[in-house]
Amino acid sequence: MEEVYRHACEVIPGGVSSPVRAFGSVGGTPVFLSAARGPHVVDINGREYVDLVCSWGPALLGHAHPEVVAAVQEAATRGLSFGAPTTAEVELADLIRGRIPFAEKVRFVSTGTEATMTAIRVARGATGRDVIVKFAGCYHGHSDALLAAAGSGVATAGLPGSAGVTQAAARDTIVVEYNDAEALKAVFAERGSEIACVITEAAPANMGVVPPDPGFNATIRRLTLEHGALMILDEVLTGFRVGPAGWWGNEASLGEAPVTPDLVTYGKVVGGGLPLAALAGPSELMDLLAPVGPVYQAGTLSGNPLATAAGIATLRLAHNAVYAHVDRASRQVQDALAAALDEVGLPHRIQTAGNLFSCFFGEEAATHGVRNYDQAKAADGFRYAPFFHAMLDAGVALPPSVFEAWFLSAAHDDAALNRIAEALPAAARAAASARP
Ligand SMILES: Cc1ncc(COP(=O)(O)O)c(C=O)c1O
Ligand SMILES: NCC(=O)CCC(=O)O
Repeated sequence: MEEVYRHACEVIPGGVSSPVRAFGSVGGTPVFLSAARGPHVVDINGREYVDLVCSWGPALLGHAHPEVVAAVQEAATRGLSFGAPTTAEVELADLIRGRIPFAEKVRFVSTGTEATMTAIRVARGATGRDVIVKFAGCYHGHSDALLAAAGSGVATAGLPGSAGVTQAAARDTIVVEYNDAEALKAVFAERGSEIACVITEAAPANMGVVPPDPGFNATIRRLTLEHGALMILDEVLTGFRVGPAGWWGNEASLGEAPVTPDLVTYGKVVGGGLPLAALAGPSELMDLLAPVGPVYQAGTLSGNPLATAAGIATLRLAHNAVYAHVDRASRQVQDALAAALDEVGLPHRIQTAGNLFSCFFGEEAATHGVRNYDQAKAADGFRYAPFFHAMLDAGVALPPSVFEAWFLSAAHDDAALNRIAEALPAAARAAASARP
């Protein structure tokens, strides 16, 4: 593995196509994979791991679900890319609309980054305003406007933002502490007439999992409406993963009225493992997009036929029973994790957003929980590296960062869950004996 990695680093910066794949915060050599099936990934030496990354979300059904693979193979026999509209795009848009009633129109792009970037352009086009508001620790992809105080790999690397973002772009982005309704009110009181939109992760999972306080999304909705700004709900991670209608749908089942945003973004699960993402919303806003309206967005591979085939097959297979299984599997792993950490007396807090969860170590997190990015960074993150490597040694692949969520799938069966449970006690001991 070291040799392959060394060569990779000679020809690819850091040896990786995305920084979150590097083992920057956990140390060691990234594992190069050659295959993935069901709950497992297989490395280039043929070693199999139970996978809790699930391609960072898409693999809701497990890796390489036979029916999804068959749909992609069938589509491939008819051509890889047309650069022309297809009925499959219409079918996928209808499937999304069937789950998300306010998604009257859907525009397909290739990445979550493009979906949020375009949603912001629509918000600016709709309001004629420049300023956007995002929350510290939320990650919305890597477009310039959204890299300030971003979660995910930016958080893992401990960066405030990214070099190469112009001062003008940074100036137009206001960052507010997550779950801080008063701070958001203050920003609107001061600059409300300049604000085009507030973008928020429906339930943040890129600073570890930090769910919204009850009513926080509703506060965003109320303030944006009062000030003529748009609310963009980023469900790239949560959409079609935490429930059939994403976090938006789950809030209803949590006993809260779902907060309906102006625009919503999807990615990951909606493309079933191929590059596909979407933005959606009421026709009035979506028709601002070219060719109907003045807001430009395009893409050689937007709505690619292989990706739409994977998305259609995935959404058709993602029945309630799939979500019930993933929820159950997630709870089982959380319980085993808590038991292993309790056994070694390590204070911790497991936080959830539906079936997504992550674990914060330390007394402060255990006692008070983690409600924002500052608190996430203040937790005992140094315990994660030895924990991660103990799990990897035992054949369980976790995300290589304490700031990422753990992902289960419908393919995580008892055998896979047992392997995770068996690996946890040694990992908990490693975490307990870690020193900062
Ligand atoms: C909430 C959220 N939004 C946007 C993105 C960006 O998506 P992509 O990596 O497909 O560009 C991600 C993850 O990467 C995400 O978790
Ligand atoms: N939760 C963060 C991601 O999913 C990002 C994946 C990537 O950029 O490779």
